[in-house]
Amino acid sequence: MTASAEQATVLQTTALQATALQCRGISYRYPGTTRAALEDIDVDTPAGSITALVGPSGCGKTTLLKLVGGVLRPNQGSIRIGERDMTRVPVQRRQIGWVPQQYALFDHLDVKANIAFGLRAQKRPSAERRRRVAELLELCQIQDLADRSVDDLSGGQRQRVAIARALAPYPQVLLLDEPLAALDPQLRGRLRADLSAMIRAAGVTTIMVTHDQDEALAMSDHLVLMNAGRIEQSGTPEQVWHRPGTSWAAEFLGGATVVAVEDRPRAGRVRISAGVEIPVRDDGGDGVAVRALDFAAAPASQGEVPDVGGELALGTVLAMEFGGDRYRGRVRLETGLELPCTASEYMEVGTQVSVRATHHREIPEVTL
Ligand SMILES: Nc1ncnc2c1ncn2[C@@H]1O[C@H](COP(=O)(O)OP(=O)(O)OP(=O)(O)O)[C@@H](O)[C@H]1O
Repeated sequence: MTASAEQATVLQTTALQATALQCRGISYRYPGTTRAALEDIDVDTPAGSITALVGPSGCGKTTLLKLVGGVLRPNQGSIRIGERDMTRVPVQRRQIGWVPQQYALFDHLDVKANIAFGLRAQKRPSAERRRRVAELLELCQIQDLADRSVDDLSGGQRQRVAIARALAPYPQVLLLDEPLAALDPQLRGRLRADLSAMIRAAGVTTIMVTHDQDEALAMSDHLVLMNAGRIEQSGTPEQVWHRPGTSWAAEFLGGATVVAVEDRPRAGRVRISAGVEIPVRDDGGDGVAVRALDFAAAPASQGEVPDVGGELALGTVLAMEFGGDRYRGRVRLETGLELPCTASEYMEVGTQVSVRATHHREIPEVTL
């Protein structure tokens, strides 16, 4: 049986009644500070979905997690889990599963006892505890670690135990604070899919904080982009990526470059510089959010003659680095406009290049 088929089988026996989470008009200021850490936050997470909170350091992600978890109380606004208003309900009565950044496992207990910890606190009978621990060992694919001391585990194994421990007491909401940050980059990539499979099999509404945009895009159903204590934009990862609502959102998520529109020669096309016309969504705005894959640069000496008003423009390489499948860089066009680009070969800074729009997608428009 495959891992996901096994997890689906476990789900049939452990399925929780997933509940939605709703934050309305949440504001919070830390005592003794003058600026609010969060202002007027609305978040809706459908039952059983994964929501990722992303944004620059200090934007309020952890504060929001703590408010949902009940560690802090909002100055304004409400938090509902399912039908219940939880705004004033203390942390121990919220039925929240919390996985902190470093997992905080109990080193003096073995894996089984770590997983059973919350069930003991709930005073569940021992037969039920044993059954639930067995379910979680299976769900998280750690049956062979059951009797091991948590001291002996690898980072990836510790992470699975932490998830199992958080899920064991039937939480209504699972909160993950940088769930993969403690692991090395290769392991993170592999565990990402496993982690979302575990969460989805458990059917629990989940909010995770992450600095890793790839992780947020890959794992979440709903992405909340935060900026300076407010929500800049939210939606599915595809919506936020393909249709950034603001210049800031475009630049933060995936590092788009926002450039001004010079002219609109016809519907679905804008000119951003002499010789550079690009396909756009026509959704309004005086700027466009371009990414490296929207432009291809090649050495000008390869015989492509710039055709001003057509498809090519001349420029100079400002930066170039290897990005795996392609080189990625920046060029300055003769008009002075700087654009990100890809290239199929390495070119030194200062190389004269011709730049072509790749036309592979409709580029989103934003307000400058
Ligand atoms: N205990 C505290 N007392 C006072 N101010 C705090 C406290 N904790 C956080 N802050 C402030 O609240 C704001 C939001 O902090 P928070 O930790 O929620 O941000 P974050 O987005 O999680 O950042 P990071 O990504 O760096 O963890 C910041 O301006 C921070 O300095």
